[in-house]
Amino acid sequence: MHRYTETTRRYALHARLLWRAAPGHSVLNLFLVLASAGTVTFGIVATGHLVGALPAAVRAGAGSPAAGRVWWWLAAAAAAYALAPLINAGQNVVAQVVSARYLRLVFGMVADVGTAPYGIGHLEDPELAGRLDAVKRAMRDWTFVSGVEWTWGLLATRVTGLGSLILVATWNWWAALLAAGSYVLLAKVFVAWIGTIFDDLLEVTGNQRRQASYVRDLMTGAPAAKELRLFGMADWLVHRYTTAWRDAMTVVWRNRYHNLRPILGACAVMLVVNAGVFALLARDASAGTVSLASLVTLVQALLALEAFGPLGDGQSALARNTSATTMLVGLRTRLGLPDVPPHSPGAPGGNEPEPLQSTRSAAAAIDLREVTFHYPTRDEPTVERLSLHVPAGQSVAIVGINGAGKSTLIKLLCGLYPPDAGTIRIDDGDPSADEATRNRVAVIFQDFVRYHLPLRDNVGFGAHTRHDDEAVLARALEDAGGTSLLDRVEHGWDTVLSAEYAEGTDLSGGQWQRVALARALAAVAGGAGVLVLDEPTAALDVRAEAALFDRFLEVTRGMTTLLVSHRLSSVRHADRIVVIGPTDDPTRTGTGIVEDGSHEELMAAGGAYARMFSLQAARFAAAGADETAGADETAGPDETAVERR
Ligand SMILES: Nc1ncnc2c1ncn2[C@@H]1O[C@H](COP(=O)(O)OP(=O)(O)OP(=O)(O)O)[C@@H](O)[C@H]1O
Repeated sequence: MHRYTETTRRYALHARLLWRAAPGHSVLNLFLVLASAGTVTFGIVATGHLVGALPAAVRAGAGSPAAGRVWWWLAAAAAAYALAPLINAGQNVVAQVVSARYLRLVFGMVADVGTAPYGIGHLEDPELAGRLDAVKRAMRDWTFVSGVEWTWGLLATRVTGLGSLILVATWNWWAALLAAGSYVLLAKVFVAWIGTIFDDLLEVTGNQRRQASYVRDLMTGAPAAKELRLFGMADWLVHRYTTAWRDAMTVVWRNRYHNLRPILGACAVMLVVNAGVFALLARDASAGTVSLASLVTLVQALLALEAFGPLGDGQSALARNTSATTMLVGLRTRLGLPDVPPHSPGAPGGNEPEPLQSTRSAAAAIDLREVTFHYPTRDEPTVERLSLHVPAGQSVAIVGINGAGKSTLIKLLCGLYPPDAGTIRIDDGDPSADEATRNRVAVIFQDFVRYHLPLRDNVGFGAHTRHDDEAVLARALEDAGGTSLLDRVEHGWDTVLSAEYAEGTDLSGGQWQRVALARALAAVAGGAGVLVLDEPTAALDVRAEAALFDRFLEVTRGMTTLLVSHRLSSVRHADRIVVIGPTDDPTRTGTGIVEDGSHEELMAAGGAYARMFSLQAARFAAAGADETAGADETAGPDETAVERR
């Protein structure tokens, strides 16, 4: 029963989406649907009258009033049958407009799920990510848009069926209701069955199918092509793909056959009822209570009641579409977004991008108090009761072993995750709750994005409102040590940084890092008061990284800066070095602050930092390099990083 009310709920949602996407065109199409249905029903009636008038016309001969009636009905039927395709054509044109706007609306709704919540925790929730991926895949399938276009055809068919129902009811109302009801029953059972299949495809198998697709993409894409050949992985991947796909589809196949019984039952009911109704009509016709004209009309009308039944591909496409939109709306409500956006796309107040506000660019203070955080997929906290105050204008290096939580700390600082306990403040603002505060922090992460967009955007994205100010961008690129890059790319700021585009170009790892650094520096002009580099310099050699960090500290003097690196020599010139990791406190499992001070202070203290710094310097010296560089880029990060005190 729930399944049948669910179908009604889905159609109601579909109607709301159409209305929100294109209200005017939807009304126009509804009008055309009614006109089309009226024309077809009139065609049936006119044909019936035409056949009914023929015997009298034959008897009375040409030129008689009876023959005149035949001509009249012939003209009426012809007009109806000629008009119907014209109306349908018009309706198809309008349907295209509605579909285009509908797609725009729904794609916007999907984008909201990804971007509207500022934090990124929801995108890392495997269950939610699996569903979102399933919705995106469903929307890319051609049936999604054809489901929208079919809406009007299906509606027209149903309304035409209504006309036929009225015609049959003029002969025998209960027979009409019985016949139509048997088709309705079949349609309901069919839609529920097909809806379950599509839900299974989306929900039950979302993650498994995602895995199968991932393996398929590995086999066919460029990124894994080298390893795939070198390690001879092809056969293994084919096997993995087929088993993952089969496992994913088993649920669907099982449900498909198990749920067939109600459909067979509904088919049997429909056949028996229709046989009975036709028998009744035959009895009335032979008894003379139904004229020849009425018989012709009623037979056509009874056959046309099929319009209330399952409507093939169109109905399947619509079921698939509504299954995906229902899941999408479920995701939106789960994230606290309105189920359907309050405005049509492009309408005033609709989802036009809001201009980002330029804010102060003075250095900001950072204050973390007793911050505890654990990832939803983990039981233990990653950061526990960590307190850190960074006064405005100070440069701080955050160092620690692999997995100590350095990046997590930075993500908390940007508000990408809200802490479980404690407070994080940038000046007085909470970055997880306040957009203006978030705009005060500019970060370049280890895995920064290489945008396949012009150089201008790659740098300018950091600068918010000053995105198009070439002087700002040029200054940022210069400060990042990337001025020569501008001379090397053929179309200057407009060069697309991807070889996949005509006249575009790719960059080396080091060049990309300078572009990313320039993006962070451009953010100062856009209002950032805290600059963070979370190891975006891994592709640079040790000297280049040290030089770049020194330069960064120089050009950002007076700004609040945080530097994260494994190479202790690279960050030695920061005002202050904070070592994070597991603490000696047995009541804590998460990361806390282990050491805190300037390079000189920590070296003098002779703790973990001093030991690891000396070790790195010694290794580097042993490798024959300049000792003053003081770090070993050849050692693994675990070896070179700061150990627990
Ligand atoms: N999205 C996530 N979901 C679950 N656990 C995570 C997630 N991101 C990081 N972790 C875990 O949290 C811990 C801290 O990770 P984090 O990336 O902050 O460390 P890090 O100090 O920056 O490491 P590295 O020096 O290797 O970059 C690690 O144990 C890591 O496996």
